[in-house]
Amino acid sequence: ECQPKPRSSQTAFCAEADSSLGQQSAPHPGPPRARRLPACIIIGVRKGGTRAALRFLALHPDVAAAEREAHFFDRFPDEADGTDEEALRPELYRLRMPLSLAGQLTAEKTPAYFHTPAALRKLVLVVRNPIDRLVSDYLQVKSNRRRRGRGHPPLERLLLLPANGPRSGRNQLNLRYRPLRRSLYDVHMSRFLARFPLEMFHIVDGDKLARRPYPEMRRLEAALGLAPRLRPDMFYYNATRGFYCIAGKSAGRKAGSSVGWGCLAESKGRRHPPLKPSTRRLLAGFLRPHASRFERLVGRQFHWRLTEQPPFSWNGLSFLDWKPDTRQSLSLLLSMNWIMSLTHSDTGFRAMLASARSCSTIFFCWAMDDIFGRTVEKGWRSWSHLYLELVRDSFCLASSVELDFPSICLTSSTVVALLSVAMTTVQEAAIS
Ligand SMILES: Nc1ncnc2c1ncn2[C@@H]1O[C@H](COP(=O)(O)OS(=O)(=O)O)[C@@H](OP(=O)(O)O)[C@H]1O
Repeated sequence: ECQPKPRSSQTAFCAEADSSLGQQSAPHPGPPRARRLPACIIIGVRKGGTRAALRFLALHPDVAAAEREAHFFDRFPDEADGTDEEALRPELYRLRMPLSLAGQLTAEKTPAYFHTPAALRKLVLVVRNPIDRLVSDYLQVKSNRRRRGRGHPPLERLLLLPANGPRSGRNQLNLRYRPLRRSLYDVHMSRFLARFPLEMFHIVDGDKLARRPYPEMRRLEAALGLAPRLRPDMFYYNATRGFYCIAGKSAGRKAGSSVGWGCLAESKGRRHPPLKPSTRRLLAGFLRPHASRFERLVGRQFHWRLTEQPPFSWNGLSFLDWKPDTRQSLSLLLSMNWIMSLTHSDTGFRAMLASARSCSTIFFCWAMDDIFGRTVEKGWRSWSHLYLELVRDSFCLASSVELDFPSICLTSSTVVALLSVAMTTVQEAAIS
């Protein structure tokens, strides 16, 4: 996301996205446009789905959305060294906003606001499962560091500290770890509620936004008092990415919009590494009271599953494209919690299907002949019968699944990939 420039180049802030910083609109044939202060600000949470919420909101013809994060309320006080600070501040903020027509609602998103003391007017907060958010935050920091050529320790090394000395063999959470602190929604929310009435907030359920954006976006549209102009056909599910994206021409793209269609950048929707069950339990135990308190504060329940490793997470679907790196694929599969049982019996598959049934989110359709052909070709003849059995079972289960989400079709090559990894695991286990 947009990084502010150092002090000396303040006025060139985010200039790549906005090279025409000026008082009034650049000459153009349409009605006059100008930069306006935002009437809607998405304040967080970091990694909650704020970019998706803003991009989808920008589909509305009466919305002009800032492409880059303004970071006005969290970073500006440090940057300000002008003499007439009061006059300067709103003006600088305005200049970071996109050109808009009279009557259009200007919106921006800077998730850092939620975690930073700030004074704002219209507050939209996107929250998601706090454990998923934490992992996502870790991955973001890791990627930022990698871009700068720096390494980053594994998450658990940052998140855990030895309890009662290094030899105890037990761990406790590192409460100073910032991605963990940012998941304490109740702590941050209380600070906001001390200054703003709850009615000033609109809370978007980021997990629902990721799974089915339209209903969440309709609610946001209504909460902002906008005419109902967002439509379901503006969004389509991209199975490779595992997320909804913005439909192209069919959605009737907004005239003159700088908002692109298609999917969000690759940095959104990263694969999450699995957490050790003990770490997850520790986190869940710590975060549950905070999550409940947050729910009480805002008077709404989010049903976050904190203890369970998602059995087959929505995000998980994006990694089902086969990657030749077996080790990486294996660790991802382990996060699905079923492959271990697959190593000694067929119950893993059944368990996976059962959990898919209870989630009602996934539908499997597999090409059995292809599995058979490839497994034989790879010389694992002895296993192929077992897998054919399993797949036949899966078909029976899958056909009875009631769906209220779009169905996902795993391609046969994906399934072969999953099975190949499973077989490698079995063989390695047998050798050792
Ligand atoms: N449609 C769509 N496409 C891609 N990603 C989506 C979408 N809807 C929600 N999300 C989730 O958004 C998470 C990133 O959140 P933010 O945009 O708030 O991140 S940031 O704080 O601005 O960096 C991102 O987190 P990760 O999955 O951990 O990468 C996604 O889970």
